[in-house]
Amino acid sequence: MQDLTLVMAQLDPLVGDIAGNTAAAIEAVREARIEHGADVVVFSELFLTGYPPEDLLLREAMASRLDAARREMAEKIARIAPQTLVIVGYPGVREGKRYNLAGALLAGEWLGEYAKQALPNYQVFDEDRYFEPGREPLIIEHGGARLGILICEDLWDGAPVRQAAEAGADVLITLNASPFHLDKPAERERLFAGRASEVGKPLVYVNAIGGQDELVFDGGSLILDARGDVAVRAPFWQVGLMPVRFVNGDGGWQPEAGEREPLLGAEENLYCALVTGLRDYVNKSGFKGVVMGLSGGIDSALSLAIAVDALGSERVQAVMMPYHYTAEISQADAAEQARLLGVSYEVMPIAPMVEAFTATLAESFSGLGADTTEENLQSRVRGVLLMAISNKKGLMVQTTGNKSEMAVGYATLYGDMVGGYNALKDVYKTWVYRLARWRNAQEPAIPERVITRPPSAELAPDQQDSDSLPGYDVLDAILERYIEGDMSAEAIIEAGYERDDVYKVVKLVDRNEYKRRQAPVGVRVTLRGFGRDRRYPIVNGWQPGN
Ligand SMILES: Nc1ncnc2c1ncn2[C@@H]1O[C@H](COP(=O)(O)OP(=O)(O)OC[C@H]2O[C@@H]([n+]3cccc(C(=O)O)c3)[C@H](O)[C@@H]2O)[C@@H](O)[C@H]1O
Ligand SMILES: Nc1ncnc2c1ncn2[C@@H]1O[C@H](COP(=O)(O)OP(=O)(O)OP(=O)(O)O)[C@@H](O)[C@H]1O
Ligand SMILES: NC(=O)CC[C@H](N)C(=O)O
Repeated sequence: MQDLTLVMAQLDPLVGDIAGNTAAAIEAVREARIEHGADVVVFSELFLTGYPPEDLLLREAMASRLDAARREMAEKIARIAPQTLVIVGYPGVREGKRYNLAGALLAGEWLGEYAKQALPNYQVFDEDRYFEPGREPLIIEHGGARLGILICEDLWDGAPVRQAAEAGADVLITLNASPFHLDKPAERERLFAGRASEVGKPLVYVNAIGGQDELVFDGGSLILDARGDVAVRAPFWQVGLMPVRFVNGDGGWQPEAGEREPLLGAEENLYCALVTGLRDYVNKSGFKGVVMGLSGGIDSALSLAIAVDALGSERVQAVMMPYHYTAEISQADAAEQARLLGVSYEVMPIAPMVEAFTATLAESFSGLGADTTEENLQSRVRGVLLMAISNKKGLMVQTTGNKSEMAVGYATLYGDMVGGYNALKDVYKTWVYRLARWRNAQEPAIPERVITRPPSAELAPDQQDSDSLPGYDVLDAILERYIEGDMSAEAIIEAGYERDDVYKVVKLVDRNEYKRRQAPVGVRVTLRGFGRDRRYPIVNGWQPGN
């Protein structure tokens, strides 16, 4: 009976670092051969450049760097694993056209290249901008098995899957860079089960891991049998090499059932996405750590827990910057959380700076009453202090504005929006509470009172967020329908929401596009994050309604 050991390389390439990714690929093949006796090693989509390489693809040096990388792989792998077939993703210009490729390498020879046929060009994907679609299937025979190679969207599209099966594939091998959003893991499995069972072939699905700007890849690589049942599910949010044995029996080539890591619950999955996104942004950008304002409120409290889980407490600095409106309990809770998580904690009162600004502006503002100008000054002073700490200590400023606030512009430009990365950017306020409770249930990280007290920006006496906006349950429900659901204001009203609330909220969303364009990037975790996923004009005369 024939058998074949296939290793799924679920790794975290660094976009643009072709030399580093190539070295990682060679090392993974060496380990896969020595530890697991790999006959085949499969990497994720565009592994040698990382995904998505965006306009790096247009750099002239891209082709020569990739040629050198492929030469190095061929030479070194021929020595360390001459019997192992390697399938790896990279871009390439062939006869004047650029393709998203998967190359098959054996014993120093590149046996063939598959060009991705279905190019995603929606949501966060832009592949039509860079690639031409391929037309042909590629079947590589190895160890008696005919392996049909496919790349990510090919699987979602379906036609290339049927084409590979018709071309005689025994096993479908897919290289993927499939970004996470909350419903994605279950959605993938439903779709892939249909594809495998439709053509009656087992399917290998290798996904990437790690954060890349606003995208985050969750791994969870899979092997499905010819009926579409999951035979192996790799861990989520962890790099690793996963071996699977295929056996050629009466029913053709089939995978042996192995480890099936559980699908994660929504809170855990989301929390892992935020931790991974922040950790990779900070580490891949070379920061020593992060600094952030800790207010005693829920957003900065959850952000601090995420930062500590991502980087370790020794790489996180929290700063409490009290002003006249900062409650005693805010200061006590901030200090308590810093102690609980073991982070460096400083208190920097901002009154002297706010007063200096106010005095300088006094003449210019004479006769004008107090308004948000004064509130924003507090927020901006805090931003200046955090950026000074960032400059001096090499720590990136982590911002904390959640999706509900970013949607309605409830944040100060050059104030609390100052910073490099925002883990909560795509997390609605109602989810901030859910995540805080979930995190505390694992191990206490946030003082209970921070979760139970009513939210306030503490920029004016006795201020509460609910003074100017509908409660967060209603606000988030409207936002979700408007942003993710693309519903009109009238349709949201028909769905049962107050006309005044709906119009207030959608007008704020439309009016604050300018703020979001200047906001730090953050992890995308919903079907429609602010960023490349939602592109609205800043200057526009569209009237909400239908
Ligand atoms: N279309 C446009 N394109 C470019 N720039 C535009 C613009 N419209 C206004 N601007 C500029 O933006 C300024 C207004 O923005 P900005 O200075 O930020 O100020 P603004 O949005 O007026 O005020 C900030 C709001 O956020 C709330 N806040 C602040 C801080 C924290 C929290 C919280 O709870 O987390 C809430 C605060 O209570 C207030 O309602 C204008 O003065 C103008 O300079
Ligand atoms: N007294 C403070 N000390 C330190 N940082 C502060 C303080 N007040 C506000 N900040 C920073 O500005 C961010 C926005 O704060 P603000 O309290 O205005 O709004 P929020 O959305 O309710 O946030 P939070 O729930 O963290 O308080 C905070 O998350 C924090 O990073
Ligand atoms: N890289 C890709 O082709 C990804 C597209 C695919 N639909 C996904 O999100 O998984």
